[in-house]
Amino acid sequence: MGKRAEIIRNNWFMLGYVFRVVPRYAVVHLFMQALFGLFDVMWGILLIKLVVDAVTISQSFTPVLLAAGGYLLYGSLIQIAAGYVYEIFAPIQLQKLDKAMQEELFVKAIKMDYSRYHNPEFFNQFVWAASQTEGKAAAVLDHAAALLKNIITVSGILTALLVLNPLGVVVVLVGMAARFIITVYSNKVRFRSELESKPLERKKSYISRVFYLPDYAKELRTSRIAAPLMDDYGDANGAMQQVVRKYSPRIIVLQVLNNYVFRVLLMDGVYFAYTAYQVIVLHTISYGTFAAVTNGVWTMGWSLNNLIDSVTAFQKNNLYIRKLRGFLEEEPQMADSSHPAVMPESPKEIKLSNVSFTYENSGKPTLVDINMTIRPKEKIAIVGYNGAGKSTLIKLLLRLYDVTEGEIVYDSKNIKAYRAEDYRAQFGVAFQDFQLFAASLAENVWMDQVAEGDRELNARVVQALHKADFGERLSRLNRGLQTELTREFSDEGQIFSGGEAQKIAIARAFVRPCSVLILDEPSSALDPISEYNLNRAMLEAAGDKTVIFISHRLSTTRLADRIYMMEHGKIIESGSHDELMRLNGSYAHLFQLQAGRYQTA
Ligand SMILES: Nc1ncnc2c1ncn2[C@@H]1O[C@H](COP(=O)(O)OP(=O)(O)OP(=O)(O)O)[C@@H](O)[C@H]1O
Repeated sequence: MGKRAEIIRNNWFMLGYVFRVVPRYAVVHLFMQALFGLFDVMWGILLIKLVVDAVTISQSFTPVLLAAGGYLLYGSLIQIAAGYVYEIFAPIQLQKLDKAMQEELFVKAIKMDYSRYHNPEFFNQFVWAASQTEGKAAAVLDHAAALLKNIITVSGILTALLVLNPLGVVVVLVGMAARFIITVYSNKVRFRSELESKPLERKKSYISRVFYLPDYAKELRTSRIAAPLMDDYGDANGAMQQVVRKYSPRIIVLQVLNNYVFRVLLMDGVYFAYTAYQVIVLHTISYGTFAAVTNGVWTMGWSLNNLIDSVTAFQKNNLYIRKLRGFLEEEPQMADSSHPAVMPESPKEIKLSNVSFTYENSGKPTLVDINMTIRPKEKIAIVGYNGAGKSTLIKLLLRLYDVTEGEIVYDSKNIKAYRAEDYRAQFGVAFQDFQLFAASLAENVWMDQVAEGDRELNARVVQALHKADFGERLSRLNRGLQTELTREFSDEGQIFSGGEAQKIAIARAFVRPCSVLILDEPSSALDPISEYNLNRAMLEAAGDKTVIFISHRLSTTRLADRIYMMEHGKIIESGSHDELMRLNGSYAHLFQLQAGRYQTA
């Protein structure tokens, strides 16, 4: 598809979206701008001619009075209407538009394959565009409205000039064509300059973020990392100055040609002198026509600028809309089967047969030939060194990724046979890298809306928090379950310690009825004794659920029915704690190392 066709198609797509969501606003906005365009033509040319001719030729006051009255009436009505449309009607409609678009994108984002978020190209291209949509659809309508207004003004003035002073039209058309070509070329130059500055801007923006975001504040204060970062900032800044030096001379020349040579000199100067000559020496046009056409050409000067601006704006919109559509048109690879299997209600066997997995963009498999059978209600521990593949295994179990080879079977069916949503609902999960959200404590545990008056649900949340050893802390919170988390929206938002936050995340795993509990290093922020107590409490609380937990602290793994020891993406040992100790392999070695540390501590 040609570039121009793509620009039109993409802007049309966005305009269509606006018309679907806020049709009344779209029509009213276009109509208002058309009225403004007409206003410029009628009063910028016709009124002037009428008045000046009335004064200099007919010497009649009536046309002047009529023109002034008409001007006042049209002007006042259009301003009152604009006040209502743009101050009252538009803000509400624009909110509606934003909400519709964001909701569509939120739903799409959740359905998007999890793996896509770890593909940097996809993330930069599409996810970023989708997260920046605010106001973008409205902007396309604004540009369309501006285009309509300026087309009306320019074509109206051209028609008037053609009738009043056809020779002058030649001058104007030459000027317009030249200015149009120059603008298109200078846009290209600007685009190249932007393209070269973009990576530098990204680098600068990253470094600024590092200095202001709380996530980096500790390291910045306790290390000398600021020095190389500031150096990098300086380098990026220097490189941006080079870009400016490289492109500015060309841009200045083009601007002089555009604004001075073709606009001031040709369209304003030469044309002005020529029409003055027509009126004073040749007497071929009236004073009224002189005033009207010179003013018309002047009005056309800035209308043309606006017209070119709106064409440029459509080009810019296109870059953005292309990415947005890329995001919207992305189909999840993990599509649900059209005849999904029915999910069993009680815990069932999970079996991994010859499972291997390689991350996209990674040449090496992270998991190799994993075989595992987890019987209902078993308590399973997965242990191993950093990077062994434990969390990846959990992600496969949750079907955040699909296996590259082999299969995972739940209740004798490949997990792909179930609807992903139903399948994942079987699991209560506490992630290693959990997030707390800017919502109430209750909502952070239930992970959905919780009405303050819903006593049953609130009681369940309290029970889950108790199971996660958060009960005592809860009793010290003034607003209890209604406590707002994070300072994102409220200065009174509660900040919890790492361990406390982790307990809230653990409570999530307990709060819903589910068959399998997955706890990925659920207590890494806790001291070893609290961790042991918490794990014991958790295993007891888990009751008749299957439990799979990852832990680096081997004291807790004694409680498991079976332990899998992983290394470099493979299971190297499996069995109960006693069996593995008797085996005297890697697990036993690791266990003794840790036990020794606690004894000497
Ligand atoms: N999204 C990803 N893309 C590419 N490689 C990844 C991705 N996530 C993890 N890896 C790689 O996979 C390997 C296993 O990571 P994983 O997080 O599963 O290990 P782990 O055993 O849970 O480690 P830890 O104990 O440190 O949490 C690591 O080498 C890691 O770099």
